[in-house]
Amino acid sequence: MAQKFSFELKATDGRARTGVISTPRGEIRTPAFMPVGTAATVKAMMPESVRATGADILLGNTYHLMLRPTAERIDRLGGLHKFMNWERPILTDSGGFQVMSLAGLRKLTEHGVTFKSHIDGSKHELTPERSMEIQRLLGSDIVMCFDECPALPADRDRIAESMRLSMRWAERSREAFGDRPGHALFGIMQGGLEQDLREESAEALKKIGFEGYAIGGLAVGEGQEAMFGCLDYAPEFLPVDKPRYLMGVGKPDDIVGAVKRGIDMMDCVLPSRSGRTGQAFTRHGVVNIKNARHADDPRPLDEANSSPSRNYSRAYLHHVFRSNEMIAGMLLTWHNLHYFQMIMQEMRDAIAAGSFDAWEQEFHAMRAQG
Ligand SMILES: CNc1nc2cc3c(cc2[nH]1)N=C(N)NC3
Repeated sequence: MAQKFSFELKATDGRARTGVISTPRGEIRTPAFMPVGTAATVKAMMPESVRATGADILLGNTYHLMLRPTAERIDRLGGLHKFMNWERPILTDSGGFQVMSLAGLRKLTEHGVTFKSHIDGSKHELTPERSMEIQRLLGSDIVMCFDECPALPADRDRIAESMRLSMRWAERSREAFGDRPGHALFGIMQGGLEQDLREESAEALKKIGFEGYAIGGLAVGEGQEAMFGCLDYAPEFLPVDKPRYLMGVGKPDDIVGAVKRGIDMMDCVLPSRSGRTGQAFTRHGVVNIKNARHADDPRPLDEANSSPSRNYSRAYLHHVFRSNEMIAGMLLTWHNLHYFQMIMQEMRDAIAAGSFDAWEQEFHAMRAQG
């Protein structure tokens, strides 16, 4: 196992790249999709099943774990890896986005954010320093800077002011992170859909220096066209030799479009959340398994014989969803996470072979067939 954190680019095809991030807890093949394990579990999944889908790394959340069971308790119990029985890399988000999207009654100052827990209304504070401490107590391998995520809609002045605050917080995050060989701190680029603000943010982050760079402030309802418009320039503002992480993305076609535009890492609740609600992702598009048309369909969801759902008919999946059986969400989550990892593997192979464009055309054609 590597003793330090490093990123090696293996091949590029147009703006798309494939490579390997080496960490003391294992390698991460890029482009990589990270299943979301918000409260120390990828919902409805055993960790060994998450690994079996092909995931090299998963995501945890500072916000949720600081509220329950607290970072101090997880530290006393040996850290997040041991606590949730996942010994491979973990990336933890820093809390900024979750405070904006989940917590009640935020008070924002230069110092940080105070908020009320969405669980029990108790009062809490997050600052760059406290977020770094929590992520250190959790033992995460990739730590995210503490940033301010502006509530939308927001005008350009608000976006600019928020981005500049986040850059000052990035400086404080770097300072508080300290010297932790084998662990990485990622900066988060902000700036909304304003190209000049995105460039200003990237310049500020590069001046501080990080082991990887995230693009934040997207996948917040702007829509795919606007997101791709930003990705038509933003990734190239970042260092070519460091991982680029697009936060919160996305649907399969968002993921393909982001990889095409130079993104190396992504995370999204979609495959697991939609799995629990009966939405199955397949190469021919989405199957809403609760729909009556599946009641007598003997076929599996996907012809891929590697799919964990290959031994179950659509009729069976329809039945267990209609009967509200626990296995329903488990099977569809497992299926969806495997499907997402399958397209990541196919893209890594296509980029390495210089055939990404052909693969992308096939990807869209199969979905058009339905
Ligand atoms: C689901 N969309 C989404 N956009 C995000 C954007 C950010 C994030 C998480 C996100 N999730 N975490 C941050 N710390 N900052 C930016």
